[in-house]
Amino acid sequence: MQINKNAEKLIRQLNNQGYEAFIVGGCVRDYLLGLTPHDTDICTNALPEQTKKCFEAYHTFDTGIKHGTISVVCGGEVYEITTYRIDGDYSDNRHPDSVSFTRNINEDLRRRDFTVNAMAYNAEYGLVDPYGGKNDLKDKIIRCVGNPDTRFNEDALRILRALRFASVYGFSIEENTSKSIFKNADLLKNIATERVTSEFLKLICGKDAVKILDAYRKTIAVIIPEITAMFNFDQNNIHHSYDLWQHTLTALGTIEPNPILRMTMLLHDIGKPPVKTTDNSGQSHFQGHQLESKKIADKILHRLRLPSDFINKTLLLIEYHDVRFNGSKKLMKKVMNVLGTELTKQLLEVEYADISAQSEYQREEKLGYLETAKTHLNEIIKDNECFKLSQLDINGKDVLNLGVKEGRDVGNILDYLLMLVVDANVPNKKSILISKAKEYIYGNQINK
Ligand SMILES: Nc1ccn([C@@H]2O[C@H](COP(=O)(O)OP(=O)(O)OP(=O)(O)O)[C@@H](O)[C@H]2O)c(=O)n1
Repeated sequence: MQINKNAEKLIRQLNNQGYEAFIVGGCVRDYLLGLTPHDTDICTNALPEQTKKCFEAYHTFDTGIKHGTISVVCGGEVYEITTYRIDGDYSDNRHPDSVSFTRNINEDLRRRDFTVNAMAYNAEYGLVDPYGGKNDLKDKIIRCVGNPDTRFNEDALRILRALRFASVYGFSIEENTSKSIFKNADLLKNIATERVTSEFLKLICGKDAVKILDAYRKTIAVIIPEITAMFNFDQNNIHHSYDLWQHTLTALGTIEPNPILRMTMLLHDIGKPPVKTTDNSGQSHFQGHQLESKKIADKILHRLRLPSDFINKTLLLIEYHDVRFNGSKKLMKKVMNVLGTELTKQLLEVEYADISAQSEYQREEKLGYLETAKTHLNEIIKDNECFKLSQLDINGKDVLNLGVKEGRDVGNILDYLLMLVVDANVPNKKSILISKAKEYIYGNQINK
């Protein structure tokens, strides 16, 4: 196995002082999968103070000395070197109450979550794989090391990690591990939100996200109880051939694996159940569900402690996801004015995914309009067509120079001019806009 050069150097340094050391955990899994690991962890039988002594010539810091971890900087990168350890009880389902160090690598591997994460490697010994991780990788299986109930009670985040690995790598979850996930799902309530959210975003961006979200929907509902309302919710109208949950998942699976876009699809229709009405023919209607969905999503996204930029973008996409572009370039400019260029591009992806997950009724027509909308968007960008105030060929100073004194009036005049340019095809030319501004000032008696 061709491993990270710096890690090799650090292992050699420990060996030179008479200690054993391996790369361990996720990086071994990723190497065996032919992926480049994003970090390389090292474990050793050297005690933390001994590790520190080995790296006196390096920059080191005590990351988690109580748990045996020293960080060493090598080749400009930080490597965690952890003494082989056995964890004590986990009374909080999160952290061990105590840890003790061991000289035996197999004991260290035994405390780890899944067989595929419980392997170690160095050039001298080769692969250390006491729990069959390599085989499980080959068979694409996520299986707990030892008793799954024990593993999930030690750290309940492992429940979501199992779902995340299955989703990202396209693996299945071994039967006993799976049963234990269902049994222990409520323990996820004990886990810090940030840890849950970080795993959840990876999960929904995995290649098998749809399969996992569906099979483990009750587990996901422990962290987002609001999704329960979507399960088996009959949409019963001409635009839909799936129930709401299946529609949501199909749309989610259609859109690219970007956390904001996947989250948007997961929540875009979550407000439908509360606003459902039925007409005489038995057809369902969801008047105003976009705003209801936005309201519910707002609560969920804040609860998940997502960054405000993430929340704002997701909520705008949810609010606008049903703007059906109808061939009007003006409508596109109005949407671009509110969402900006990048988010409007993403809105088109959201709409494509949404329409593709609806029934075939008018689908061709809807997708045709979406194509036109895309053409309009590209034209507007390419030709630098005006859709926002900052693009107007006139600014606040120019309006002030016309004798307008109130800031509010300046704002109203600029909004009016933008409306003329976007809605009435008035050319975006300073001389013309000045004369239009003068007409407005006169008509509204602003300088009187
Ligand atoms: N709740 C956890 C978290 C981690 N581990 C162990 O610690 C290793 C390193 O964990 P981490 O860096 O968090 O995740 P990786 O498995 O490396 O996966 P990724 O880097 O893709 O998140 C894991 O492989 C696993 O052996 C564990 O047993 N239980």
